[in-house]
Amino acid sequence: MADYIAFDNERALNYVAQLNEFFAPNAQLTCNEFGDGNLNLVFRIADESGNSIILKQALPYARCVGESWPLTLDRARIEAAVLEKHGAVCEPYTAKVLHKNTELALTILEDLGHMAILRGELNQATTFPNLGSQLANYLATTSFHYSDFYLTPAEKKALVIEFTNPELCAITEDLFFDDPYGTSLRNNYPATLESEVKKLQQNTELHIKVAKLKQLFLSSPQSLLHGDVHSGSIFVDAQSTKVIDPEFAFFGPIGFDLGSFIGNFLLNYCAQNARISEIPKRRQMQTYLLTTIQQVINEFAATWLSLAKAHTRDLSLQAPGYAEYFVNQIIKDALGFAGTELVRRTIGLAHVSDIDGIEDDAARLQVQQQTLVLGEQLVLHAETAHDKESAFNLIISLVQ
Ligand SMILES: Nc1ncnc2c1ncn2[C@@H]1O[C@H](COP(=O)(O)OP(=O)(O)O)[C@@H](O)[C@H]1O
Ligand SMILES: CSC[C@H]1O[C@H](OP(=O)(O)O)[C@H](O)[C@@H]1O
Repeated sequence: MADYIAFDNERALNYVAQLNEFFAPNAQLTCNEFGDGNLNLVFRIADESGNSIILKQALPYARCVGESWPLTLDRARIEAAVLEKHGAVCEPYTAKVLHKNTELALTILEDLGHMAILRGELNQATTFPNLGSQLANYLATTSFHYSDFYLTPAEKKALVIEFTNPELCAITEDLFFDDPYGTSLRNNYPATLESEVKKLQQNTELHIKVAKLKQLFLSSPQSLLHGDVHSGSIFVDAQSTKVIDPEFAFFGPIGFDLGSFIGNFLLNYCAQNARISEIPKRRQMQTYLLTTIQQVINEFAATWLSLAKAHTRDLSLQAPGYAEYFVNQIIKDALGFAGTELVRRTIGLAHVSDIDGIEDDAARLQVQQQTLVLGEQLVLHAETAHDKESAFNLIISLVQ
């Protein structure tokens, strides 16, 4: 990328000003870089009356590690294009792209600063009654419209090429399926967790189940996934939900997105054991988390089936009962992927503040022990879940 340069506040501001598109010509603009994610720069550019936009720019390396971890700038192209593709079929719940520049690896987005990132809100035990339904709608609508049920084979194959994302997929392949089950230097957990980690790493049955999940991830281009649906990729407020940050997008197994979401809700469920000391309050929060998981599974299935009934274009896939079979497989896959999310967020490179934000070492360790076992058990038993009811029952039996 000959014309690429990483922005600072001044460059980001000047870039936006010269576009002459978002602010009045004489506006007094300010710019502040405030990204807190693992990979990119995020600037807010605002005028004196509070109008603002977000400029997100990829760095040629992973921000959280530094220049020693080079990373393709192409992720910015993929992120912006996926937001547009997902927005085209699910506009209300997808962050809006206002401008993109592939050479500079940047995207300008609507500023969602009036909303809040879900992870921080869950950590404060704030609940969102519309979230389950809206996220289920996002997951079902986007995954249906970019699947073989809806696209022609030629359209699908062209999109698979457009959204081939080898470098970012390799990160997921390493962090989800390899590192935690071996002795990667990237793994990160306290010495006090060593005996539990050793046990997990020596479980040969678990290795086979993880291998099956990795194979699914590698070789199942079912639909255009978001690729990283964790609670840091979702903005919420009392009314609405907006999904951001699909730079890990690719054509993969639909259960991966659903499973990432379930895994993050279960991480928060376990963390609440240390976060909320008052038992009735804790139960209330944990009930909300479980009810939302159940709602997402149920409404995902219902929306997918109704879309399949009304809009399946492929003749063979219209066979009575096939969509039901397909959705049950997605849910089964999702439970396995949820398990890998729990394990990798506990002992792998990238942690979550739900757990790391617990100040007391002993309380944090107890949560880590729980998330590790819960993740392991989900991976081991996911295949026993043959429909949405048995999937939810499995989750309940493992958290109690
Ligand atoms: N459209 C947006 N509106 C407001 N804030 C945003 C927006 N997109 C990102 N952010 C802020 O920037 C942070 C990092 O963004 P994210 O897309 O997750 O970056 P990364 O790709 O580095 O993980 C988010 O946690 C959020 O605080
Ligand atoms: C070195 S990337 C680690 C981790 O970070 C990503 O999340 P985000 O960019 O949203 O913070 C993704 O989950 C990766 O697995």
